[in-house]
Amino acid sequence: MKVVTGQVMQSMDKRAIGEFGVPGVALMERAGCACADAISQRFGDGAGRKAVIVAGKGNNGGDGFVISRILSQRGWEALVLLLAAPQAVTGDAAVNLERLDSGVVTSLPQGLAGQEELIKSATVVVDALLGTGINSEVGGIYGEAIDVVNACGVPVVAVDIPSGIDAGSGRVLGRAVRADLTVSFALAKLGNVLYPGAELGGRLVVADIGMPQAVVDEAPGCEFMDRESARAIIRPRSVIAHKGSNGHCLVIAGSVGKTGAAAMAAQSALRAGAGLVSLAVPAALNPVLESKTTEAMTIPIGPEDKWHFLAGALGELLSVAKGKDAVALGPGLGTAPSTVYLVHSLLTALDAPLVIDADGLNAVAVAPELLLRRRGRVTLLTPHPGEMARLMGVSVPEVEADRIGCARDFATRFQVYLVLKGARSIVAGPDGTIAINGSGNPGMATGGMGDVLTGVIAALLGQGYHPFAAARLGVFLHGYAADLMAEETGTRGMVATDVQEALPRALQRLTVAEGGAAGTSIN
Ligand SMILES: NC(=O)C1=CN([C@@H]2O[C@H](COP(=O)(O)OP(=O)(O)OC[C@H]3O[C@@H](n4cnc5c(N)ncnc54)[C@H](O)[C@@H]3O)[C@@H](O)[C@H]2O)[C@H](O)CC1
Ligand SMILES: [K+]
Repeated sequence: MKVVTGQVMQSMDKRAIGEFGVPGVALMERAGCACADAISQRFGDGAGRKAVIVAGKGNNGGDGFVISRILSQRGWEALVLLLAAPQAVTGDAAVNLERLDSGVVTSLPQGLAGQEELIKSATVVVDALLGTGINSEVGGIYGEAIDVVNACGVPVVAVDIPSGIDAGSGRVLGRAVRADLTVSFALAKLGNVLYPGAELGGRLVVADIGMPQAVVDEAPGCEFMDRESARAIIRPRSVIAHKGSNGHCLVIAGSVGKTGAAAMAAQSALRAGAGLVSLAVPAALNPVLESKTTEAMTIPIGPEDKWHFLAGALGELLSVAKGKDAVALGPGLGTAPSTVYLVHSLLTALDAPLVIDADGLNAVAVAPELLLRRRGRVTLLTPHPGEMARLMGVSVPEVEADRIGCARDFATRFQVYLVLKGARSIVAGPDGTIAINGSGNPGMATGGMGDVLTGVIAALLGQGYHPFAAARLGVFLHGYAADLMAEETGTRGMVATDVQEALPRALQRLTVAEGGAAGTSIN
């Protein structure tokens, strides 16, 4: 699903009206109608139902006027509380205001004070205060109105986006409405899918309002990864596939106390469909990983009494990396200085597509400019906000304040693919293309989840997926496996190996006609 900023949506409106001759009132009519339909579907129609529509003076309010008219036709009492003088309403919104019976509209330029009881008596409150036109922090009568709506205890339906949410980022601009349902128009806005806006919007419906297809297709936006987008990426496997055709991944991982990270990355690569996985570990840890893993082949590296990688392991690792289809570097490596040095050497020397996570990223953060020495070879980083902050030399709140901007900035500056983890993981490509992941749940906020993701992405790279596809499909699959687990067991107590073991089921649910007819292309 494509998502756009509020500004892009506003220019889409202009294009539809100016270039394609779609009247603005027609767009507004369909927008209001889509909201009314969603309300009717949820609450039914007919006498005894009361909608209170809290409307601003812009086109978001205009949609509210249409909703009032349509619900009235369906037997509702549909009252509009307009936070402005009627003369302040202009354009298409004014056309629709004039079409309402005067008894339905109460003009309240001083604010909602005194209307609390009326609002509490409603079946549904419609939030048509502010949409994509919001341009500053919300205060004054709009801020007070938002507080009244949030305190009313009645189901709230937001028109386009909850009032107070920045459509370009999902940020709360001072105060924002908390809705049960949001009906967004033509395309979802970033603010509908990014937190905290996504949570404040409740269930999201995106309604077709007759925006010309060319306008939709040509609008600059980013991909929101849902099941459909994942299915579009995933490729069928050939019935004559063999382990050699499904990619051989090398996982370079582990230090004392962190063998689990190495095991999970390796096992998750297998669960995501890697044909073969070799797991290179410091030699002293080999007996542990020999018994911890079954299908992965372990390779002891360095002196037998060493529990972490030394700088001198470079030659051995380069020779085991030869011919591998993807390399995962980082899970549980530790931060010993000689290991950090080794990561730096590997960065410039490894040819295979490389996924770097965890302590691998901490080593990169010491000298990120080394990434530029990979010169065209594929590099994919999977930082969480703390690692992203270290990579960029900024604070975690700075990363959280602009997750898309940070991911895009680093990916383009260092010519890497990057997954910035967290609720709604951001995927950025070296050309600045962005995707937002829609799967996952709070059960994933537990140790080891990153190791699983690293294994998944390495497996997809090893199977020959384009790095941007591997990153998008990888984050979606990882979150989707966790969602399937959550359906069964809830989110509390979920652990990373649960997600690892749910990966095949997630893949199976996303795969259409797996193992199709003979002759399908080999991955
Ligand atoms: N294709 C579509 O998506 C369609 C969307 N429609 C609806 O139109 C709104 C956008 O309308 P617009 O008039 O541009 O802006 P708003 O109604 O969101 O509000 C603008 C109005 O409010 C003032 N304002 C801005 N910020 C604040 C603030 N912080 N506090 C108080 N007032 C503020 C501003 O000065 C303006 O006067 C979109 O969301 C849809 O709901 C159309 O129906 C057509 C199709
Ligand atoms: K709104």
